[in-house]
Amino acid sequence: MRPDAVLPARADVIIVGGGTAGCVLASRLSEDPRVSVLLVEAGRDHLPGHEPDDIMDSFPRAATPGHLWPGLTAERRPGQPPRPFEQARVVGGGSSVMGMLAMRGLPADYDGWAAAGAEGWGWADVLPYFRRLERDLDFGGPAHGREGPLPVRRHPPESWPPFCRAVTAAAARQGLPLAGDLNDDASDGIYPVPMNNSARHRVSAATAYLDAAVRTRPNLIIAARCSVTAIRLRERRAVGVDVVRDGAARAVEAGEVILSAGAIHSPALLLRSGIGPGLAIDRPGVGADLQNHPLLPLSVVLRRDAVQPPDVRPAFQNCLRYSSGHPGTPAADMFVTILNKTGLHPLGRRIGGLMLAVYGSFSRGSVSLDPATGTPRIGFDLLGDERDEARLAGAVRFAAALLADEEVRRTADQPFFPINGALVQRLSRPEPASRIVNRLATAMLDAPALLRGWAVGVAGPPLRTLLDDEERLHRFVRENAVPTGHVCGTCRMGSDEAAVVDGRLRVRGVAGLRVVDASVMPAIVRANTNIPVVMIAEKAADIIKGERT
Ligand SMILES: Cc1cc2nc3c(=O)[nH]c(=O)nc-3n(C[C@H](O)[C@H](O)[C@H](O)COP(=O)(O)OP(=O)(O)OC[C@H]3O[C@@H](n4cnc5c(N)ncnc54)[C@H](O)[C@@H]3O)c2cc1C
Repeated sequence: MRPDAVLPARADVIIVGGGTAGCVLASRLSEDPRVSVLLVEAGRDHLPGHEPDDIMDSFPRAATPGHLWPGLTAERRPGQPPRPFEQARVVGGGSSVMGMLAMRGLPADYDGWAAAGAEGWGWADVLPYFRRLERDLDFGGPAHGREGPLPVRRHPPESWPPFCRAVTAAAARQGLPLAGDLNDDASDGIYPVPMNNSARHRVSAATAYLDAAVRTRPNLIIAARCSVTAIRLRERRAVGVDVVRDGAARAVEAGEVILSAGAIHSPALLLRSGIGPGLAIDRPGVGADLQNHPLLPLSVVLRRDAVQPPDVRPAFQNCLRYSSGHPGTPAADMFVTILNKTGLHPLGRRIGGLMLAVYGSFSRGSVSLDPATGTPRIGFDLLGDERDEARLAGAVRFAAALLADEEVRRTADQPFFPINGALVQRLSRPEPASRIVNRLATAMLDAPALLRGWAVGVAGPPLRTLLDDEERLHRFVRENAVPTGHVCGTCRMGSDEAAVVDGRLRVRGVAGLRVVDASVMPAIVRANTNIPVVMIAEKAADIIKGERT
């Protein structure tokens, strides 16, 4: 199959967006040779075996302009200037650029979905699909799958590098023991990070679900570099899509249209097609309820003998889940990724860190359309819910206690917040000038304490400067929390009036139209969102196939 296949005049099913969900759906729905499937993706396609090195690397370095939506920005908090926001534009979508953490979330997340009106999406309903999608290389038993397209593997604790090991020991002293299977244990503790890759290579939804054999199916067309501009509606039925490729517009008819354009672009497409609050088809929930995990990266300078061995490429080895205990919040609501390296360059090997995040977050923002350009306008209102702000500020104190542990201090010191983004980016660029600055900065890490402290201070404020003043800490957290790529909730599933799709993922009030991607999540899960989206698409494929028989 050619990446830039010719667009047909009609398909039984048109899937808009070849990201995580789109790849899964295209693969599963085209298993039935009687059904013609057209997968339309705005970004590039890469044939199996011809994917670029940056996408395939097991150290995530693909979130670069060539694989992202150009010009996309988001307002983190009301009043802050919009800043660039990363969303994938390439076949595989987020799964081609993401960090590769492979988490399911907790049973209570999905039971919460069902209780909120997402009928058929409780834990017992979704577990079979989590099993179906994976090939867990470490754990078996009733919780796990052994035959699925996506490998899930972990680095065993014996192989963890020094900083990761020291934080593990410190956490144990604080009552957070070493545990095993993050995907089948809801307790607080330190876990090996489940990863969605092989030792050297990423496994995206594209490589796993659209392999060479699937691509030979005559009933599947993958049309890359094609942007869908609107859904064609006849009365209250979706009958096709308008597509633009290389500036030329085309209409393609469909028996059914499935939006899998992600939590930013799926609501934007509905709004552009006249489906949304106060529009021709009035659906108040379209673009509302945008959720995400607020995150605050904290860096440390690793001692020379604590760097990660050069032959261990991935950055993610272990992680920590704990319960904040803040009033009105669920258990296991906080997540900390422990990094023994932050880049492939010399400086990145000497800087480790703790990525502090609220995973049981409550704040909600929205996606609307910019009236001037028609492009998505994203407002997160990160930490808008005071419980999120309080818990992220609490995470800073929690991290300070871990980093003060004697054993941790023997591996790393000088904790600081790397908020000087321009500098951090400059130090990571591959050009010769940046490489020289990078080497100089690395040399500074072994300079006398005063000079070293100064060098670190250029990158961002030291942790200790925030601990004496609670108000200052909160202000800092408010101003510097960043959104992750875990956007969801903007075409929420449910049974109430504001819900956009029902439990079968059909857009309420429009025939022949579904949304299947991260936007249908009724509430964000306590996990990175890629594997939950694969689960959603696997289950959706079963629902759709069931309707055809
Ligand atoms: C930088 C980054 C790091 C992440 N790290 C992790 C991680 O480590 N672990 C994890 O579990 N999750 C991670 N995520 C989140 C995860 O990638 C997403 O939850 C998941 O990919 C969402 O899948 P989706 O199908 O909803 O949307 P996407 O995968 O974003 O797919 C949407 C697709 O639709 C296409 N599209 C959009 N509009 C149109 C249009 N009009 N016409 C045609 N095509 C269109 C896009 O180009 C894109 O390919 C990360 C995300 C990002 C951005």
